[in-house]
Amino acid sequence: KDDGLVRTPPMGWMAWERFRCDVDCKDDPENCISEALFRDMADRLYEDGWKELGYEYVIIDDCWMSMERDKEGRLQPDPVRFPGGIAKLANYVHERGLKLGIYADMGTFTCMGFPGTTLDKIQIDAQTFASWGVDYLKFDGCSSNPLVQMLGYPLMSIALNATGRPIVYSCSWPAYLGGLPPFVNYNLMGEICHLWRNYYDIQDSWDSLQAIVDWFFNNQDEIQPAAGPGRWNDPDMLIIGNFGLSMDESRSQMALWAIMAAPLIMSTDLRHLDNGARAILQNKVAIAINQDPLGIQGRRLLKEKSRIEVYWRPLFQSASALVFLSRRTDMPYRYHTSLGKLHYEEGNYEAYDVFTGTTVKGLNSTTEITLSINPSGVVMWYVYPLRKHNHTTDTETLRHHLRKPAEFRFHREK
Ligand SMILES: OC[C@@H]1[C@H](O)[C@H](O)[C@@H](O)CN1C(=S)Nc1ccc(F)cc1
Repeated sequence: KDDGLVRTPPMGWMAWERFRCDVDCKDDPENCISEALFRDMADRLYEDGWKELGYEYVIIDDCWMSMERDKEGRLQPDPVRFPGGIAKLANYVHERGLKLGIYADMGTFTCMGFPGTTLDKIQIDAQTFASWGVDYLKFDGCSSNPLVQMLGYPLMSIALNATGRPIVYSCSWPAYLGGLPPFVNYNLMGEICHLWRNYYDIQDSWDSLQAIVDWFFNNQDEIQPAAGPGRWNDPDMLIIGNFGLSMDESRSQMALWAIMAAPLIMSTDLRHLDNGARAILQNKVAIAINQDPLGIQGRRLLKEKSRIEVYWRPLFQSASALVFLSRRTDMPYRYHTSLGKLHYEEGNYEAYDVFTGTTVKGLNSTTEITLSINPSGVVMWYVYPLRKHNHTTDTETLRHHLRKPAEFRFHREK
């Protein structure tokens, strides 16, 4: 959507993957879906340096609602778990310079059986959210069908515009249509939504993460061109800080979400986050790559027999992000490479290693480099040409070159 919102991928925190539909505030008050949980996370984003890094949206997911709409037919929060109401929670979040997201479902019920937004309720629900001061809507697609969705998702886009309040619109629509043309028209998606879920939900495991990554890059010819400022593919939440990923696997998710220009929406307990996970989520260079102003989504260039994969994203001012990902589960792998002809630029480069902070100097297209990559891990570089030029490479040129992947030379283990 070209209304000035999310010109770079949204960043923030969302309840679902970590906290699911835990509504038992009697026996599990710390973790149940309640106003206290979202206030706690707003406090953490504000006090622990997340806001300054760009993490600004606090997003409520399923299970926030009362089972009944009010007498005017409006959605209302569960009165026990959200006694102050959503408007008050939005105010709490806004006082900390953050933004509030909420969840609804285009259909009879939400995925967990709470009241859905049927076609006749789209207008009133958009108005309700705007009146509460909501800044972001995740619109799910359970308990409906392709016809209703084809009407409802555009109608909600129009209804949100009509409120006069800037509200980021996240659509689950493609994911319910299988995520690929001809059932999904990504040009249309970019007109209607600011971001969209393409594929299955992420679960707390390396297997789930790999399945999502493989789907996105196996289908990159259809998916990658759809992305740009104000229109983002959404491979789902960051699960870094939870129980399923090792530190190497966590670095891999952060690196790949940076290449994909994916929303950086955490779903973990910011009140109890280990330092390794925090360092990965707060890595300034990975965030800068993700938030690159060109908004060009990266691509997978190579899947090697050695089970090393190479990913590349062109960045502002002829820089590049390069990710070498190991799919191996056996042992660290020493990998020899050279930059080859990066994009279309000749000359000397430097590579900043995003997770170690070291710099590789004096690189040019023939310099031979040896990397040691851990199993399920990554080496991620921010590569920049030494010839400082102030002209910015126009996006179209870059998009053109993206289809012609850079030539890299790779050498097998000596
Ligand atoms: O209930 C909401 C939950 C989260 O919002 C996810 O991000 C959405 O993609 C949908 N969703 C869930 S669990 N959806 C769902 C997942 C599997 C299934 F068999 C039936 C519904």
